[in-house]
Amino acid sequence: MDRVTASPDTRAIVVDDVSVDFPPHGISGAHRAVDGVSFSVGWGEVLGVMGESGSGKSTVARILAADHLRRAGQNVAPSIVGGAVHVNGSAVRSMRRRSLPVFDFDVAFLRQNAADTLEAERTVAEIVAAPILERDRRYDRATLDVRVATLLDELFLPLGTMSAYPYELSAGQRQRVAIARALALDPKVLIADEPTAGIDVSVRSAVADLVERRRRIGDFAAVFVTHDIDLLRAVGGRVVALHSGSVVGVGSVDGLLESAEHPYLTALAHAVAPPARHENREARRTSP
Ligand SMILES: Nc1ncnc2c1ncn2[C@@H]1O[C@H](COP(=O)(O)OP(=O)(O)OP(=O)(O)O)[C@@H](O)[C@H]1O
Repeated sequence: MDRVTASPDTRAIVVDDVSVDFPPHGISGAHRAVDGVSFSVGWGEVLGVMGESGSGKSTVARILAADHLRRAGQNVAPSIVGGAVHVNGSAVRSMRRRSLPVFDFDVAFLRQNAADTLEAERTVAEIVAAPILERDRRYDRATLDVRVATLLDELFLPLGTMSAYPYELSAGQRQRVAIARALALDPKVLIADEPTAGIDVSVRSAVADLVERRRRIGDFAAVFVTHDIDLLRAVGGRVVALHSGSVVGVGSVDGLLESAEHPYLTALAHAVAPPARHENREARRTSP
């Protein structure tokens, strides 16, 4: 199991013995979604988080992005009831809502189903540029256009997409627009919940490649919550496996599948193709 050895300041993310509850609501009682989870992510590292449905992956992602502090309509917010979470040097458990704008400047959150949350009345260019203009209304328009075009290009979206509205795009294209929006401010930390949902196999490698580019430049770290074993293989690095809110394994994705450390991993190993047969090589070969 991954032990937290470094101080919070020297790692991009430190999660130390964290437990998270959903408070009682309606006829449901309080529910422990994350139970004593520890892991850390170094600068220059991309960590995968996998686990079956309901294992606590999205809750971990929400906590890392300080999403529990945001107003979310009727949605019940999770609460950190034990342990400590540091992201980019911020102590998330004791953070106040008023600190979110500063926190969000460096920490981007691609939430689950982000493709469905694109503003319907805005063009793709307006959607991707929005986080930049929210920071600086007077941002130079020509520079902004180049920035948006570059991001879309990185995600294999044609330039013509800039003037399109979300409803004119496929689900996979909308997801790529959501990824571009998450990267618009050049975040130091990216928390991505199911980033490749709906994305075609042929462009999955684009997501791995853009993360790899940022990783190599340094001062960047990411957490990918995903069911997508091929994405985890393409990204490389360590993966944390969750089951019922607890960590049941840490290692490379194929190391974990081979380890059979937990019945969940054994079942998964039987369900997925071995690395030699996965299509990622194909995708990499066809990517520009
Ligand atoms: N708003 C909520 N209110 C109460 N319980 C919740 C809420 N959201 C999630 N849970 C519960 O917390 C646990 C962890 O859920 P979570 O969404 O983090 O799992 P997950 O691994 O991301 O699942 P999936 O892969 O289906 O997205 C589950 O038992 C879930 O039912």
